[in-house]
Amino acid sequence: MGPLLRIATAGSVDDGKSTLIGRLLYDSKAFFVDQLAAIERTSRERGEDVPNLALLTDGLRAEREQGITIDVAHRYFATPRRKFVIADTPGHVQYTRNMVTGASTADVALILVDARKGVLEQSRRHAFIAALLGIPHFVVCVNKMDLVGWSQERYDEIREEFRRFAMRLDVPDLSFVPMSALNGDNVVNRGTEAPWYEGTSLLHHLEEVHVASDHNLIDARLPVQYVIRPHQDFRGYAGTVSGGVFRPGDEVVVLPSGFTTVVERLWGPGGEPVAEAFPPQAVTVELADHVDVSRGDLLCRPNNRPHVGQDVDAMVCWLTERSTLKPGAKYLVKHTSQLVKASVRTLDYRLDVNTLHRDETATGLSLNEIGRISLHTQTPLLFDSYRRNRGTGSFVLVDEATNDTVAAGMITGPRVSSSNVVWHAPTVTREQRPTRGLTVWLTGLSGSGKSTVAAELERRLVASGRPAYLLDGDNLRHDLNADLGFAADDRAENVRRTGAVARLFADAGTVAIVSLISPYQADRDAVRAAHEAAGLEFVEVFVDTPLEICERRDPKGMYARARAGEIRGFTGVDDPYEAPVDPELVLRPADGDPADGAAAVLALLDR
Ligand SMILES: Nc1ncnc2c1ncn2[C@@H]1O[C@H](COP(=O)(O)OS(=O)(=O)O)[C@@H](OP(=O)(O)O)[C@H]1O
Ligand SMILES: Nc1ncnc2c1ncn2[C@@H]1O[C@H](COP(=O)(O)OP(=O)(O)O)[C@@H](O)[C@H]1O
Repeated sequence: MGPLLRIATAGSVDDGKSTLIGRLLYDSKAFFVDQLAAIERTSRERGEDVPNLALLTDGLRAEREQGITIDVAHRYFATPRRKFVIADTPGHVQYTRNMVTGASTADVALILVDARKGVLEQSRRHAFIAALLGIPHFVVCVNKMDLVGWSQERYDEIREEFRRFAMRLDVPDLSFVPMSALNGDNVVNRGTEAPWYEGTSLLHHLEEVHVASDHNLIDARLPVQYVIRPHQDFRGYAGTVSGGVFRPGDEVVVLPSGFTTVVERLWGPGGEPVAEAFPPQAVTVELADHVDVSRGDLLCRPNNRPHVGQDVDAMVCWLTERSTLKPGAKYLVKHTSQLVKASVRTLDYRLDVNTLHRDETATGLSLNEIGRISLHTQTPLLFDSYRRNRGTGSFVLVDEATNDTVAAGMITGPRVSSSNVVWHAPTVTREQRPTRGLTVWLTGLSGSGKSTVAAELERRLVASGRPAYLLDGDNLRHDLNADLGFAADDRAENVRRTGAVARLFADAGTVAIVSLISPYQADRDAVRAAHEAAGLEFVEVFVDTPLEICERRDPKGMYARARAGEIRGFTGVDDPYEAPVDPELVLRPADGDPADGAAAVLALLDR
């Protein structure tokens, strides 16, 4: 049997969530027989011929944990192929916090959409939170298909709309299933109503989802929860592995002390010796040397350590109605096995999860609101970003006075800039410099000819005595942007940083020529706005070569690899490219010489 699959559901009551869960349990015959009999009786009494499966899941259990009510019901069921646990969280709008607490360890997010209503704010909100929580697999259940006559057109429309939204989130795996939870089509059994649908039923999909590789098996991390010392001769350190693999013989370093030693033996939860331990296993480690290790310390590899620091940036979701988050307030941070005093330094913005708009004027966060903060801790935290490690990247904030859990947090990284840093006005003004700079920004698909045109442009400018410098995306990804991948937010950061460097060049009097796919309009607009705010000119050039041509050229063989499934999320293949809405110049180098492209840009600059 495969590993246990943790499922989080999202969607409002009206979308049919209870019915869907009921149907999963009912058709897979995974619940108690007396429960079934009771439901059939009640349904008959109500004159319904289809058993009302919502009765199975109604009345969610309320759990009280440190002052907050979390309505999360855990339902276990199994098929011959796999065991499942569903964290059922009420979908009502104010229940964001339930989702945050119920879904933080989930492998799969089930997002319900009513086929008649389409992708509502609610679905977007849940998808956003599920992505923020790092849930790696999304299944969008397009429910109530029977009420739209199993229209393929409607299904495709919803799929397209959702896909467009999800592209801005970091969702590694996204699937869609058209269904009728009420009638049971495509939930457990494959229905016959939609011959155009070539996929499997939801349950079959859930049985097949591959989760073993979702855990971070690269960065070895063991936060020490307990020091076990039953007698003089044994000293063990117990905790839950939150990343990587530990084996006897491995060299490890103890943080924060920095002592290096070797794993002598590993013991499983039942006290049995084990040959290796990986997430999320509980393990006790015996070390070769008698180094000083205490609760809250962390074991990792000497050449792969977490961040150590007192200033972190994090996304937080506020979980209580009894108070609001305010910059300057003090809390306890519960992070791995540590409890540390901390204060909120800044609230950078509050996020509207429906529109993804960042409100930088926000002064606080109240119940269910999400925002980005910077946090200063009294002693250093040993942390990773949440994207890299859900264990060492998450924390909760506790109100010291009431002991209430007030927020759930996801670390985005070490604090980038600090409010203690002051801006120094330049002593040499732009007017005093011998040349005027600006930024020429070439955007387009891979292989469209950006670099070729950019290189020619640089050559011509320099030959004519004008300082110019080419900032090539590929090259920058070797150092400045070496830590970034190709998820939407990494691309955004890539564009932001490159834009910042271009601004410096332009400010210094050089023509900064940028060659970057930069697929999102919003990211390019942000760079333009930053230039305008600094009084610098920004020229957006769209290198508009059709995908077919780029793919035929395939200068680096990337398209072939993307088509073969070796590269995922490749722009133009399975990742979006948003063409510029209003660029200063459009080049169609497909039908010309690269030199013509450069000449066209030069002509524009001369104007
Ligand atoms: N998933 C995915 N999507 C797009 N491109 C990918 C990807 N993986 C690697 N590459 C190679 O990286 C080059 C694009 O990097 P950029 O920094 O310009 O991209 S972006 O602006 O951040 O989108 C691009 O090179 P160019 O062909 O020079 O554009 C690709 O060869
Ligand atoms: N008119 C043209 N302008 C630019 N490149 C062209 C043109 N015609 C053919 N090419 C070829 O297309 C390829 C574009 O690759 P490159 O400039 O690296 O693209 P990008 O930087 O956009 O990924 C090069 O091999 C280039 O020689």
